[in-house]
Amino acid sequence: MSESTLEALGGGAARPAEFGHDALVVCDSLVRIFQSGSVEVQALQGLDLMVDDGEMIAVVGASGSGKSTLLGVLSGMDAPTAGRVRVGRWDLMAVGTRERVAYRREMVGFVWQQTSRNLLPYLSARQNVRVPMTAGARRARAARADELLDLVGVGHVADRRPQEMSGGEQQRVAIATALANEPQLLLADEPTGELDTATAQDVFDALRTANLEAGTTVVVVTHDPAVSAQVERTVAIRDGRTSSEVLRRDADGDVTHEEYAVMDRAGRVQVPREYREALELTRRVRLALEGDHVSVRPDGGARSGSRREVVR
Ligand SMILES: Nc1ncnc2c1ncn2[C@@H]1O[C@H](COP(=O)(O)OP(=O)(O)OP(=O)(O)O)[C@@H](O)[C@H]1O
Repeated sequence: MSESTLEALGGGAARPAEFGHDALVVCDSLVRIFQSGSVEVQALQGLDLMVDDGEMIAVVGASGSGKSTLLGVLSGMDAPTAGRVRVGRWDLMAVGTRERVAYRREMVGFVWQQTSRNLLPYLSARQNVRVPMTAGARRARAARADELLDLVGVGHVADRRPQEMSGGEQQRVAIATALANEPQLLLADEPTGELDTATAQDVFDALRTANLEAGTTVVVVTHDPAVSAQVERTVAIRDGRTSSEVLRRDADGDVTHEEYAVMDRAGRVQVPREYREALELTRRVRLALEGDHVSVRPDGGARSGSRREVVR
């Protein structure tokens, strides 16, 4: 690496602020190991993630990549094995059982994929939304439940039980229920997984309404590639780590999607397999700082003239 380029860029002058100090959600080198019998499964392998207050992001990834494990940790239902996880003022590595219950009641709302898991079958929609409410007099709670049902577009099913609603209506009632205590963070694990495309869109719109009108930060895990087109940021998880992010930009009516590799705190970036194969990048590569980018070159050999830029 060229010393003069570093000097010209003023490298190393400023001390970086604490990782994610101004974010609502911070996962720092998060590890979750499951032990089943003699087999150890590393579901999260040093995952880094930051979500700003007011953001709505999608989390995508192949089956088994660790998406549900991440939501389990963020919901306070599961405890990580190592690393750091903070949501608002809550340090989820340090909270005791009682604080964890308070965190789940006050800070997060959760929507599951299985419609039947979200609602109590013997209660009406209005009663379901009221169940988790902790504040306010009886009448105020009923009024608030109706407001939330209206917000997500299902005011018309307030007196119906889940079996008298469509799958999409049940999921929207589930979102209203998850918002009952005005959580700052709403987590949804494949909330549209059991629905057809049109109904899925209604549910997605309800999540977006929660984000835009209630100001709730939303993290939604999905297999649906169309969702990426609807959120500003899609985070991809591979093998228990965040591997790439797609940012949606809307400039003068033109919507573009740009994919970025994610760099962890130690400066590690995963070079996509197709790049490694195209340039035969193997164990050792040459790095060089060149003005406004870093180049990665194969270690000598016939292809040393070729160059691939990975970080701008
Ligand atoms: N309670 C558990 N005990 C043992 N292994 C587990 C447990 N929960 C998850 N795993 C394993 O951890 C890995 C990540 O699972 P996880 O459910 O987080 O993936 P996922 O990305 O949500 O998958 P899917 O899209 O299929 O739901 C998998 O290998 C899974 O088998």
